[in-house]
Amino acid sequence: MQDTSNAAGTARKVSVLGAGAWGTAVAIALAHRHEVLLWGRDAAALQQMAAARENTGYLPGHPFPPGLQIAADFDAALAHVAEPGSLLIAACPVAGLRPLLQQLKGRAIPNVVWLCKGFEYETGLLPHQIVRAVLGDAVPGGALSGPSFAQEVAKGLPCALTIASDSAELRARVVDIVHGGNLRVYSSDDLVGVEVGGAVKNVLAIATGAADGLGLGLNARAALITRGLAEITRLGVALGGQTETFMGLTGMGDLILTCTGDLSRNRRVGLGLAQGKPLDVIVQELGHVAEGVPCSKAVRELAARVGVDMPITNAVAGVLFDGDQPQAMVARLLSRDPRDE
Ligand SMILES: NC(=O)C1=CN([C@@H]2O[C@H](COP(=O)(O)OP(=O)(O)OC[C@H]3O[C@@H](n4cnc5c(N)ncnc54)[C@H](O)[C@@H]3O)[C@@H](O)[C@H]2O)C=CC1
Ligand SMILES: O=C(CO)COP(=O)(O)O
Repeated sequence: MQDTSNAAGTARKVSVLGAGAWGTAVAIALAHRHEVLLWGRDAAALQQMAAARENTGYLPGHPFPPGLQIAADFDAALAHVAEPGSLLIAACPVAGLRPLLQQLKGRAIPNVVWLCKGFEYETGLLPHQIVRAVLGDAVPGGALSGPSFAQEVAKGLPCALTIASDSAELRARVVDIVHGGNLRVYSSDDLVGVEVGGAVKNVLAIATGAADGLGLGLNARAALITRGLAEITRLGVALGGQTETFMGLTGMGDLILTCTGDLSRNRRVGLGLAQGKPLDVIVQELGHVAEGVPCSKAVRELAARVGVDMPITNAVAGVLFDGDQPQAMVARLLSRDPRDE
């Protein structure tokens, strides 16, 4: 039976903006302890969810607990979190973050915690930089990240996350509300490190899925994950992240999960590439976002600008965007000059 206590033991009001797999799973998990409203951009899908008490489109098989209600509209979702002590969660993909924040601009919101993992495709910005660009510094914000497949969280299985924020008050608020039951929440002030880990692991999961799909073996998988972590760390440190963050939940933890777990959409993109499927077919069959796809290109460009060597990311972007064959990606990586580890 699920433990329904939380850190403070007090039921709070939470609104989740974004009704894909992850927003729905987080809403379900929190609704065992809090009053949760879930809003999404697709009105017809919301109506269907309210009737079925389940998100059959993005997270089938996980009925809503009584504490989870569907927001009648966007204003209702914001009004729900008007009182102090509430929490507003943005659960859209990176591509939807800027438009969602623009809808929030000028509105009375207590805070904003985002769940997306990636760099913005057009600008190469991290989510916290997008938040600052749109909302400024007035609204306390943070990234909630870590190894967390939606289906497992919706089932109530144990999961550990990290809230990264410059604001100690916001970190404490998120721990107060989210930590409890089978969810553990750790805190960090390293927004850059946490966001870079969450973004680049998706690219590495595509590479690992492709290697596994090509039958390259477990040795190759371990090498990709380990050298991938080195790649993530190099970029993250160059952008101002702290080395130890990449050894934690949002770095190594999420990298291992996503590279090895078949629930990962990014890993499944790699498996599809190895089968010779075109990217558009893979994405259509997936029916969900695979953030590593746009992120590979954004990271390739950013890494080139800041002078960081990212061979695995470059190889993935080459396959996804330049028509390189996955086998050629492997050959190119293996033919690199030997170097010190
Ligand atoms: N599914 C998971 O297990 C986890 C996902 N995440 C991250 O959470 C974010 C959302 O992922 P999911 O909910 O799983 O994706 P999903 O593909 O299941 O759902 C995406 C949702 O966002 C909406 N959407 C799609 N493109 C959009 C756009 N351009 N603008 C606004 N809305 C858009 C869709 O209508 C849908 O409601 C991603 O950044 C993902 O990396 C993080 C941790 C776990
Ligand atoms: O971020 C995730 C798990 O932590 C989900 O990964 P995928 O988007 O690859 O499914």
